This record gives sequence, structure tokens and C-alpha cells, in this order.
Amino acid sequence: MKLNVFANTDELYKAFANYFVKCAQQAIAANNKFSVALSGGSSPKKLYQLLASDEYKNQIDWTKVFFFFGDERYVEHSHPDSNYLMAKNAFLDALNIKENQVFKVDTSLDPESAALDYERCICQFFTKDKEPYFDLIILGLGDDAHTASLFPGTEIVWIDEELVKEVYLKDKQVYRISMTAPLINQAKNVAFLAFGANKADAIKAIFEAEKDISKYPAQLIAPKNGELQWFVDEAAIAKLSKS
Ligand SMILES: O=C1O[C@H](COP(=O)(O)O)[C@@H](O)[C@H](O)[C@H]1O
Repeated sequence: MKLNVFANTDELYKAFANYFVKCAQQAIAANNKFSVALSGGSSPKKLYQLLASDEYKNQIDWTKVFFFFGDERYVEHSHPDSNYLMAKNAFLDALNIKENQVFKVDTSLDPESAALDYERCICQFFTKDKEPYFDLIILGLGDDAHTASLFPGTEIVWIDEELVKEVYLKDKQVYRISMTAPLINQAKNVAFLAFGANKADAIKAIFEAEKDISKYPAQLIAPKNGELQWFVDEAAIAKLSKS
């Protein structure tokens, strides 16, 4: 595991964008395609915008990039909460990404069918591989130590076979569709993007508390053969023990 710490979010986003470019260039050179699962929420928006900026957009052959979603809110694609819509507005449209390069969760189906359908779609994409190996999975972190939509106290944290699953969040009374830990842990590269003082308790628990995946689901993330990186700012790691 590599912990990359930055003094401010501008540096953090630039470093993550450079890392994204490196992963993409390596995957395209090796396999002529780059498969990436995006995270949602508020944190990655500026990263996506940066990747579509003049500084970065010409560093990647975007026709060879295939986009998936680590998790999705169970809402229409035009809904303001949709992770797809956020990515579309932040960079997919600006980069002229074609429809067939973007794999959306079909939220017109019921939640269970949407999860099954997304799993099928992922398996079809990776049809030549023994298992689906994403080149990169980007993850966010909730203040409550959730990642993707692996939320504390939900059944999805115990899944060890299904690759995608629906999860019902009782407090919010909503469904989400999420990649599960077994799928995430098959990726070649997994990277967390987390910043701000509101993430400090979660980060301390993930790194220093006894393993308790029901309380701290992000502790589930440990790629089997891939590399795990954390991109954080100083505020987010402020509560870690100094040693
Ligand atoms: O609900 C979600 O939250 C996490 C973290 O979001 P943030 O707003 O604190 O950046 C995110 O990783 C996940 O994809 C999203 O659906």
C-alpha cells in the first residue's frame, strides 16, 4: 500500500491526474484499452474536470478508455444524484466519449436486476480474461468509512461471490448498486481519493482500528495481485498516530 500525502487539494488532484494518465498509458500500451471504474460523490468532480483540461486531455487516447461506475445511486441517469450524470458533465461530454465506451448501471430495472445486469455487463466486457480485471478502480471515502456503496452495517460487506450487488440504506431509504469487495480487489490498481478534516476519523479507523468490516467497510479493500494507493491531504491524515 502506498500513502501519498499532499499539502493541498490542488496538488492532490494534479498528482491523481498524473497517476490516472500513467495507468491509462500503460494499459493502452499493453492491451490497447484502459478500463476504469469511477467513483461518485463530490470529491472526484475536480479530478475529472482536470483530466478534460488542456493540460491533460491530449495525454490519453480517450477512444481506448472504457468507463464503469464503482457504485451508482438508484435514480434515473438525468437525476442530480446520479454518479453517471456527474461524470458526464465533469468530463465525459467534454472529451467526446462515445456511448459505447460508457457502461452505466441500468436503473430502469428493479435494484436486484440492475445489479445482476451490471455484473453480466462487466463479465461480458472482460470476456477474454478469466476474471474481470479493471486497470484502475477509483474509490472515494465516506465520513463513516464507507467506500463505493459498501456501507457500515449493511449485508453487502459480507458478500464473497457476487461482483455487483444492490444495497438498501435504511437511514436514507434509498437503494444503491455497488461493486463488491471481491470485484474491487481483483483490479490491477485501486486508488482512494480522500481529503479534508471530515475524513480524518474514518482514515484513523481504517488504518489503526482492529479489523471490523461491518463498522469500517473500507478496510475490505486489499487488492489480491494489484496495487493499492491512497491520495490524501494532510487534514485527512491528521489523526493518524505519528509513529
Ligand atoms: O455516496 C458516495 O460517497 C462516497 C464518498 O463521497 P464524497 O462526496 O465524500 O466524495 C463515494 O465514493 C461514492 O462513490 C458515492 O456514491
